[in-house]
Amino acid sequence: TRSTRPQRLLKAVQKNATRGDPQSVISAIDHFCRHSEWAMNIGDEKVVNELNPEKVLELGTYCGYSTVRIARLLPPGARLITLEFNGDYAAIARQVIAWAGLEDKVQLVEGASEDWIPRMKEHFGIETFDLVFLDHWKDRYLPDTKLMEDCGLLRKGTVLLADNVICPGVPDYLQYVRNSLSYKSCYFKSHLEYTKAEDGLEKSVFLG
Ligand SMILES: O=C(NC/C=C/[C@H]1O[C@@H](Sc2ccncc2)[C@H](O)[C@@H]1O)c1cc([N+](=O)[O-])cc(O)c1O
Ligand SMILES: [Mg+2]
Repeated sequence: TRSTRPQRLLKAVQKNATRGDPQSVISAIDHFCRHSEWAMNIGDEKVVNELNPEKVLELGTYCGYSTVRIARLLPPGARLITLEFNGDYAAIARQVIAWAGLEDKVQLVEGASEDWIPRMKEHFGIETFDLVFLDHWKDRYLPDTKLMEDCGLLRKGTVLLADNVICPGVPDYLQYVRNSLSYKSCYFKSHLEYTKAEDGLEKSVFLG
C-alpha cells in the first residue's frame, strides 16, 4: 500500500539530514513541506524563543518537527515531555527525534493529553511546567488548559504557547486566555506554515 505522509517525511529526514544534527533535521522537514508535501508542522517562521525553560510539555507531537525545534534549544538537564495520541505518528516522531540526537532531552508519551496531564506528578515527578506548547486537536486546547490548572501544573510565569489560533482557529481557547484574569496573553501574527494564509501563535503567561 502507498506510504503515508509521515513515512515519506521520515524518509526525507533520513535521506537529507545528518544524524545528531537537529538543525539539518529541521531544514530537511522544511524543505519536504515546502517543495514536496505540506504537513501541519509549526513551520520555520512561527518561532518564539522563550526564556530557558527547564520543563516543557508539548501537546501533539505529530512527526516531531516542533519537538526538535524546541528540544534543540533546551539547556543540559532540561527536558521536554511530548504527548501523542496516534501510534503511527508516535513511531515516526521517535525516529525523527532520534535522528536529531535529542532522545536524551525528549520523553514521547503515547496517549491522550486528558489521561496523562493528571499523571505528570506521580509518573514523571513534574510539579509544574515552565512552558507548554499546544498544537494538538483544537477542541482540546481549552479543556486541557483548565485540566492543567486544576492539576496545579501551572505556576506564576508559566508560558502557554498555542499554535493555529487563527487557522484552523481555537476561538473558545482564545476567548478564555484573553479574558481570564489569570493570564496575560498576546498574539504573534505569522502565516500558516509554508503558506500565505494568516495564522499565529498566542502566548499566554499564567499569573497564578
Ligand atoms: O489540525 C491540526 N493539528 C492537529 C494536530 C493533532 C496532533 O495531535 C494528535 S491529537 C492528541 C495528542 C495528544 N493528546 C490528545 C490528542 C494527533 O494525533 C496529531 O499528531 C493543524 C491543522 C492545520 N491546518 O492548516 O489545517 C495546521 C496546523 O498547524 C495544525 O496543527
Ligand atoms: Mg499546528
